[in-house]
Amino acid sequence: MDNIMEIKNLCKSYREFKLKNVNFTLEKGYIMGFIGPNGAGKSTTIKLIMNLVKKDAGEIKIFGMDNLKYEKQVKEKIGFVYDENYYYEELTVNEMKRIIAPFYKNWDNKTFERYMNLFDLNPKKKIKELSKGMKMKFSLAVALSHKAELIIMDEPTSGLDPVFRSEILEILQSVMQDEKMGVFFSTHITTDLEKIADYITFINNGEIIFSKPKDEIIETYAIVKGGRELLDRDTRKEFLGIRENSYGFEALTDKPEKMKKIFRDNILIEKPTLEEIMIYTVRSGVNA
Ligand SMILES: Nc1ncnc2c1ncn2[C@@H]1O[C@H](COP(=O)(O)OP(=O)(O)OP(=O)(O)O)[C@@H](O)[C@H]1O
Repeated sequence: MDNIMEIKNLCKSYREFKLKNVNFTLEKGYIMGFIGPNGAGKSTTIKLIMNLVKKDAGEIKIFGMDNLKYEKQVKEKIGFVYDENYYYEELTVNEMKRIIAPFYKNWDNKTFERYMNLFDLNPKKKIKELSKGMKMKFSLAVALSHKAELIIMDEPTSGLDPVFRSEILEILQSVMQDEKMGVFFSTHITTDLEKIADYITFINNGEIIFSKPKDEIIETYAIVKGGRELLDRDTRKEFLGIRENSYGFEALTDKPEKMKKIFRDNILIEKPTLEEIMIYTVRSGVNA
């Protein structure tokens, strides 16, 4: 097994928030989506990986190297993509590139030019004249031009229109076909993950709820629909979260087979979306 990123028992405390024993692993060749509600700890985890904030405890290994001990080597291998990169707004794209490139041992100008063309970015435009989506593309072009083997993105598609979003997702997918790299990205847009993620890591209130292959998650969970008369004190306990209206209920379960036995053909069982899994879990306050 080729682990690109291994996070073990990572902890960080702020005055009113705790990241608690975060554990997950990303293997080479896969895209991992990082989801969770506002304030769940996604950006904090990413900042810890990038050593932008100091951890309290735990271990972060990138390509087997400790992210603090081997910070320089680790950062050569990571392409960090986010829209508020530390770019100088008054410089043009090309001027900015000339500043960035020397920091990377593996910088390849031809690759940069290829992506500038592919992304339809004008090198003469000033950074401040770029839209959010264009900045994201520039950031991605930089990451790909220094031959990053792990792309980390903090909400890369938020605030982008659907056309731009699917363009970014397609770019990532096509890059993954050519290169054996890993992608880790946080997002609120779960449908993006349904399209391209292989693994989903779900964080809620500073704790990892699950970090699993997407297909396994969709197989594990189910949405149960039925009449309200089926709900009593005992049956309610069987669900991870319930939504009721005057007609009936919808609930999330991670034991669809057991539900079939209890309710027989009085219920409908459907495959959940990632969004449904997230909403029911967050509302019920479950930390499984
Ligand atoms: N420097 C800081 N000092 C104190 N508290 C902080 C600091 N940075 C983040 N927090 C708190 O940590 C919690 C987690 O924030 P974080 O930005 O990691 O969440 P997130 O999952 O990325 O949320 P969002 O989806 O809204 O971006 C929040 O309650 C936030 O207020």
